[in-house]
Amino acid sequence: MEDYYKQVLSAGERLISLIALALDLEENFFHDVGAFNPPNGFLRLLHYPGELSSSNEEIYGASAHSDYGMITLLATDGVGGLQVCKEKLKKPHVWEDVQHISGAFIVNIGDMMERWTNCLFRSTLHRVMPRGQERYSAAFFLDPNPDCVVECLKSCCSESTPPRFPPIRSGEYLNERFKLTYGAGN
Ligand SMILES: O=C(O)CCC(=O)C(=O)O
Ligand SMILES: [Fe+2]
Repeated sequence: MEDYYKQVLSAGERLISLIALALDLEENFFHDVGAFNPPNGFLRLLHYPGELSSSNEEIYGASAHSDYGMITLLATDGVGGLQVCKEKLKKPHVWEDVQHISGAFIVNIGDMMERWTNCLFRSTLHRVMPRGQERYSAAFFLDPNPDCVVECLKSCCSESTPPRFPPIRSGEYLNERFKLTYGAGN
């Protein structure tokens, strides 16, 4: 597991460098603003039981949400159930199954990347629907270091598109989100 953590962290950091280049920034931009100083990765191992509830209610394996950080690298055992909504502002939500590609990660954009890019990169709204089959997944959340300030990138705002979010320290943002989700700070 320790090895997996190191490798997925390294893949995540490389992906973030590519995202920086795609945003017309220096390859090391996110390193230079302290996002990885030191890195703040969290690996969550998930098991969804196979039994379906006998009630008629729609029961979720994971209800609709977006992840909080920069990006999430998700590995699954290939059992379906993960769905994404590509236009989260449009209601009702339209959900699409995510196809499993053997040996590939599923990468979700997180909410702090959305804040950094002023919504140019939208965080991925996703959920897991039960399929009556046992399912395992490993989600690696790559969050900015708690001291890193997440503020609108210069390349993502202009006079006509001003910053939509004020600057915030990553740790403060994460605490707010955890409080809202679990009712307590960490
Ligand atoms: O198990 C999955 O495929 C997704 C898990 C997830 O979205 C999460 O833990 O945030
Ligand atoms: Fe998630």
